[in-house]
Amino acid sequence: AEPAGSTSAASPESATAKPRIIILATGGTISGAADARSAIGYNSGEVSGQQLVQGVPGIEKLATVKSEQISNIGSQDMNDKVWFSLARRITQIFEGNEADGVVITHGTDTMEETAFFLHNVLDSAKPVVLVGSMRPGGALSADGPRNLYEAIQLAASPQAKARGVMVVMNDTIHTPRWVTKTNVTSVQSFQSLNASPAGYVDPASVRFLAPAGQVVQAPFALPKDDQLPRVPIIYAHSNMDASQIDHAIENNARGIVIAGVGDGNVSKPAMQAMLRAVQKGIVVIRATRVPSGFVNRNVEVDDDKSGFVVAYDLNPQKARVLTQLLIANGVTAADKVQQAFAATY
Ligand SMILES: NC(=O)C[C@H](N)C(=O)O
Repeated sequence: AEPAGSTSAASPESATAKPRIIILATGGTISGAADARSAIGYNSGEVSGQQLVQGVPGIEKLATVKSEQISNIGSQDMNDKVWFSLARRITQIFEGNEADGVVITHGTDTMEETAFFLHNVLDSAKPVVLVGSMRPGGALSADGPRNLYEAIQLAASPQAKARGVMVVMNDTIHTPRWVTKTNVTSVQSFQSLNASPAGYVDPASVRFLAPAGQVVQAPFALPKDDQLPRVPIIYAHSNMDASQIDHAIENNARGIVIAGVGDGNVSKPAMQAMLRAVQKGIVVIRATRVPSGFVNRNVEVDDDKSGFVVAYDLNPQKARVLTQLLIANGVTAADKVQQAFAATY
């Protein structure tokens, strides 16, 4: 394990070889361009990864950077196809020693889900850094150029080894399990809820708050058919009826994640529908719509008797990804699924 602490940015003048970084561009606001519909209107995914790099002076001093376009979409359109392309290409890059680190430019709306998926399927000591922006390129105080600079600096840093997948936004380094988007527009939107961030980065330094070597990587194989099972998220609310859960049962859901109220609770009719789902062999996860804290077993609900699983600290969108990977790898028994949710890697 390497110690936590500060180091300065890569200094290519003195180094024999600069770190090699490959950017895998997927789109998002960081690749957005203004649209005349309003003063803040824009469309995601209009600028290529190559153009992004060209727009940030000084990047060439940090690393030798190549860019590949995987997709060019707003991350509201992120999908399994792009996820599998990313996972396979990153594995190929590291197995073939094509680069020392990978940076993924990505929209912020679903960045935490992509980060969490990759964290669960990649297996390399080399860093993979996801980065995006809250404001598009042409905006006043655009945050993309600095975020991209810092992501490359982090991916090129020797300190980033054995830390797996990370997210960099607004000078802060986050791990996939804890990071979430907390604000619709603020540049300080991304936070590690229930935990401290992994560290900080600025154009002069990288500083981790804990030693490397604690990351457990790749507990899951990538499903061979490039498909993840259907696992909808159902959002609980007052006066909730059973219709959405019954609809999921009738439409071949393999798992259901409930974004419950409070401690993962639902109304009585919804609870009856959840029991019907368990009887049909569907994996039922109780998560919460509350942003922080964790759902515990057997509090207001008898999970042991009902065959439910609780998501603990995983928010509904990440609980969905974990449930999909478990089912795709043949793990559907409630006790085994619960064990996987209890792990905090
Ligand atoms: N800030 C952003 O990147 C938002 C955008 N809708 C996206 O996720 O692609």
